[in-house]
Amino acid sequence: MTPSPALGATSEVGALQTVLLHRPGNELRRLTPRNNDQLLFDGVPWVDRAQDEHDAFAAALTERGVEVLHLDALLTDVLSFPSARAELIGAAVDDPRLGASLQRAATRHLAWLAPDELAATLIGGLAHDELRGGRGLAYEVMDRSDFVVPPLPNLLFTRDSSVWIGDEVAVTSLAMPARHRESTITAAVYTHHPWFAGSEQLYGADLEHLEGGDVLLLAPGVLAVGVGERTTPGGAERLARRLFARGLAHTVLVVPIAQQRATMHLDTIATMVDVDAMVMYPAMADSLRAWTVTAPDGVADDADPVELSVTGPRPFVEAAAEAMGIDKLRVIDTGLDPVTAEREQWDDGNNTLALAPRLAVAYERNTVTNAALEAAGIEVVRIAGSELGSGRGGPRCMSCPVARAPLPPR
Ligand SMILES: NC(=O)NCCC[C@H](N)C(=O)O
Repeated sequence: MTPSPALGATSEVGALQTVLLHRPGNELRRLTPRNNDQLLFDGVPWVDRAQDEHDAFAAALTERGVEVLHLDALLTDVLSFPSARAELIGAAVDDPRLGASLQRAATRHLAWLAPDELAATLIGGLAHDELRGGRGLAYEVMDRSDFVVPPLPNLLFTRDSSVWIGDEVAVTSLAMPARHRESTITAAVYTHHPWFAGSEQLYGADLEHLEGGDVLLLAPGVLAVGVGERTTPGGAERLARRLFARGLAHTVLVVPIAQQRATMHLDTIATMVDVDAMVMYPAMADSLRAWTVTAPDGVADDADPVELSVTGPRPFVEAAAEAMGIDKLRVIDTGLDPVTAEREQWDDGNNTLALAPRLAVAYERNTVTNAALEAAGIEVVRIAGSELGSGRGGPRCMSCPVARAPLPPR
């Protein structure tokens, strides 16, 4: 691993320098038709093919000069530190289903594992028949298909469990029970890994729900935060207060989105592809509204009783353009035919990862959206996602930018 560059990001489209990915592993092999809904997958992926697709995604990034960090490798590194081991083993067994005896047995089992085995188990889970040693009531009564430590198949979507804003990282608070433990892993990596030494944490897993897929860095100092199935208004407010207090933003647009699976995060509806352009689901482009939240002078921290200035709601594209200081936010539609648009939105056509202004990674299957992007002057790096997409996430969901170059002044 090379020495860390200046960490952080102030936009969605500044040249991507370093990104955090997670190559899917055995955690995907745990998915069955009985547990896939609870584990937030829409099917049972072919794991080898998903890994090939992910390798091609990572290669597309490295070929273009992006440094790829792998979350499981960073986790393995920190699991050689006793404090990180204790935190993560504690989080893995902190589950009211288990009871004291099984918690003790699981702790003992995990404590014996070498760092790489422990990392694999924390991510891949511990099945009923894999537990060594002691038992207890809960173990005996548990269904044989239940997990002592559930797997984390959604760790693939590194976007959601942390987000860099300016030079600080927000470890998020994930709403769905199947994903709660993911941010204990990102928190441990950012806290203990020497690569991130000195970086400040802006948010925490114990706070109001906030997921990285809902956070868009529209321009330096300007964020949009979707609130819906995952991020709560309280999470958006807490984040805004912290950003204002630390001088990391001057405006936060709070954007309500429908509380349904197809639109679980704001980045399933719209992502930035240029300094002034977004690809957006047309069925929502006109209805998306935003509350504009700004900082009165003197917000000191999130406990500060100072009222934030809140105006709106008004059309998102207008509010965004004003906050970004541009005449117009260009909107590229995911297809004018409503059925195609709905299909391509579902298949993460809007969920692009910008590598630089006018250069974005997208799933190849969304042919109409990709053609619209190219017609609008965006170069599209196409990747396969037939298996990866069964978790309902695209290139943006599968990546957490850790370092992006600042945009040149306009
Ligand atoms: N930002 C994103 O939209 N991430 C995709 C998350 C998919 C995952 N299966 C979930 O339901 O949370």
